[in-house]
Amino acid sequence: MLGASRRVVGFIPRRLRSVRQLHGDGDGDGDGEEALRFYKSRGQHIFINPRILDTIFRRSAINPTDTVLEIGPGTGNLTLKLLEAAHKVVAIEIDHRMVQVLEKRVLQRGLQDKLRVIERDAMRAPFPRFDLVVANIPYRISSPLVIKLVYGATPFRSATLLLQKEFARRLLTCPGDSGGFNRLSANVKLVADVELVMDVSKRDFLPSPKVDSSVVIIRPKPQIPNVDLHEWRAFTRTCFSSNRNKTLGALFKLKGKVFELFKISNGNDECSPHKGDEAQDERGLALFKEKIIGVVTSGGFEDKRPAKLSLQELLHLLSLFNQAGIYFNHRGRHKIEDTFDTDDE
Ligand SMILES: C[S@@+](CC[C@H](N)C(=O)[O-])C[C@H]1O[C@@H](n2cnc3c(N)ncnc32)[C@H](O)[C@@H]1O
Repeated sequence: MLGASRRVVGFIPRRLRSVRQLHGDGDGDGDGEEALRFYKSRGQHIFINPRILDTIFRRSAINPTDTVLEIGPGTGNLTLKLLEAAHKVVAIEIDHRMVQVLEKRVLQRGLQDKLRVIERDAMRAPFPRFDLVVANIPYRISSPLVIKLVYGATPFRSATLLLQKEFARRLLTCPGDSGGFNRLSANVKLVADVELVMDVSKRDFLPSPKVDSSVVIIRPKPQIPNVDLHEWRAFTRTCFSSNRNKTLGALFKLKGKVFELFKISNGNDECSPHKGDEAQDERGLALFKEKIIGVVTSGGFEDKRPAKLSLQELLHLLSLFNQAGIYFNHRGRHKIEDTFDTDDE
């Protein structure tokens, strides 16, 4: 529902005295101009460079039949452009004040029938069906959001995203690159291709963030390797944990890892080597550790580090583990795809 515009008072950045000034399009209140307080904690940096907005819009290649998903529309600078080209825009915005400004601007242009606003945390809201994502997202949720998109249930054509530059580099990096190939890089690369469109200066936002940004386009791959994706994500979590600089030989000898895989592979969360017959459990654990080391060495992975392995090598190692009856995901429980708000990807 479209709410009436309300004066919002608070801190006004020195360079930004009103929503009218922010948009430069006379969308202020008329009698009184609104002043919005922008919260860093919510990543509220409004994008103000029309030339780059045009590039984002053009490179998104929106068809008139498309439903576009926008995460964090803010005051609507990008939304207004999307609405003109798309069949429908679904905008997910957490901040009620932003929703009010957005809806008012959309109403002024008579585009309200094309807009659906979901006033929620994008990480908690189920996504509706969509064809494309185009968004300047809050950087704090970049990682879980990208994973929620590329591992989510909705097939889509592409996601054009404005991201923190360092984060964008991780999506573009290859194993062994200085860009820091990590779990996120591996997980995204498995299922999507990522293209760098352009770098964007921090001066193109109000208020300016501390970091520069980049625009990337993420395109889900038409074909992905034949692997259980829950198992894959659990496997990469183990490989790229805080011990990711260890060799795989050293990593898979860690007592905590062996015990965790022992429990998962035996399909029992509760099982502990210290319950029941202790001696038998300890023997079982020791044998299991030998099995793990056997897999790592037989594949020639002992001296390799996860961040240097290609996707094919990682997939090969996972298949060797699984063939040996060693699993990384609790099958049937704690399905990893249900938890997109992890901070380790
Ligand atoms: C970087 S601003 C982008 C604003 C606008 N799209 C633009 O380009 O000017 C991010 C927006 O995301 C909203 N936001 C922050 N966290 C969010 C979340 N978890 N879910 C949905 N929206 C969120 C903020 O309130 C803010 O409006």
